[in-house]
Amino acid sequence: MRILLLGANGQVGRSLQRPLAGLGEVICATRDGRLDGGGVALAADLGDPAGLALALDAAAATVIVNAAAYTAVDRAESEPDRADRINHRAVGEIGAWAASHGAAVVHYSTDYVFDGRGDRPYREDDPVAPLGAYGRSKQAGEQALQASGAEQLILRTAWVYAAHGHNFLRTMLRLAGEREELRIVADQVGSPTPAGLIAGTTAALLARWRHLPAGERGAAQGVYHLTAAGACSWFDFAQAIFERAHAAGLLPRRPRVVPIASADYPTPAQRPAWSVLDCERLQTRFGLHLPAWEQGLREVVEALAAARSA
Ligand SMILES: NC(=O)C1=CN([C@@H]2O[C@H](COP(=O)(O)OP(=O)(O)OC[C@H]3O[C@@H](n4cnc5c(N)ncnc54)[C@H](OP(=O)(O)O)[C@@H]3O)[C@@H](O)[C@H]2O)C=CC1
Ligand SMILES: Cc1cn([C@H]2C[C@H](O)[C@@H](COP(=O)(O)OP(=O)(O)O[C@H]3O[C@@H](C)C(=O)[C@@H](O)[C@H]3O)O2)c(=O)[nH]c1=O
Ligand SMILES: [Mg+2]
Repeated sequence: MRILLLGANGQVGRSLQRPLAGLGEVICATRDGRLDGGGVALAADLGDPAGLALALDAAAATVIVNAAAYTAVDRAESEPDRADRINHRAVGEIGAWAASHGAAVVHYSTDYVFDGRGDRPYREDDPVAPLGAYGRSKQAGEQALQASGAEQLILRTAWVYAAHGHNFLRTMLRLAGEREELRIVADQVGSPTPAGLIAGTTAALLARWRHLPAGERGAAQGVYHLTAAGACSWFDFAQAIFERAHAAGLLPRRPRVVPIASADYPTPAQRPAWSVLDCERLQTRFGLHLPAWEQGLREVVEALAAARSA
């Protein structure tokens, strides 16, 4: 396979570089052609239709993995057109290119396509009803890719974090050094998912999917939920982060963590209250295992501690 990895500097993109390399030749692309940590990549700005088209032609990939996205949930409320351009229109263009060149697309979406008012984990075909501009743009991206006619896998994940990049875990560790007390919402529940788990699972899935006979491959395409198992609130997650990080020697002292209601932490975007995803389909169809979120947290904190002492 000749794989184009869009968004190679993001949390998921960076984590994908190594596992995808085990499947074929990987062409990394970033917005400006620079790879974090050094090195050059193909320049592919999803905000620029002409530039994106040139990059797709230049890479001539058989599989496109799109890990690029506009992920600033609150900022999307004040620039919905930009979020839509990157999370929706560009995805449609990637799909159209793939459809006309016989390539497949692996794309990521989010738990924020749901309104969070369900009473059981969301299944892939449950109705979507995003609460904000980010979720709407991601939902539109899913639809555009499905309508493009390209072979596709759409992996909906949630609450992504890693030892690198912008995420809740890194925000919490930073704030722990600055404040005695943190107030964290306890009425939003989801499944914190390490970027490394998403990346490893994506590579395993892609390998198995591509080996299916064409007819079965077509039948197996579509939307899959992919998160760590179990669920917690952001408050629970913060507490677990501080406990683990303290035990690993990353934090001299733990801040006090106070559970609050979303109403007491006003943000531009409304977030789903309960966005747990049912990941059975992915696991049974492809024989993949998704471990508990607590295990993922242990591994990411260990990686941070190892990097600190290196
Ligand atoms: N983060 C999360 O909690 C969740 C993420 N997801 C989805 O998972 C996928 C991966 O997300 P994640 O890795 O966490 O996101 P990140 O925000 O860590 O990475 C996104 C990457 O996309 C790049 N990007 C943004 N705009 C453009 C553009 N115009 N052209 C090219 N590249 C661009 C960013 O580059 P730059 O740094 O230059 O802006 C960044 O490297 C996305 O589809 C996201 O919607 C789903 C659920 C939860
Ligand atoms: C910093 C901070 C945040 N919070 C709250 C705000 C929010 O409800 C919650 C998490 O904050 P974040 O900004 O990390 O959350 P957010 O950026 O909304 O995270 C989402 O990102 C997108 C890309 C997704 O697709 C989702 O799955 C989800 O991961 O914690 C507090 O309650 N106290 C605090 O001190
Ligand atoms: Mg955020």
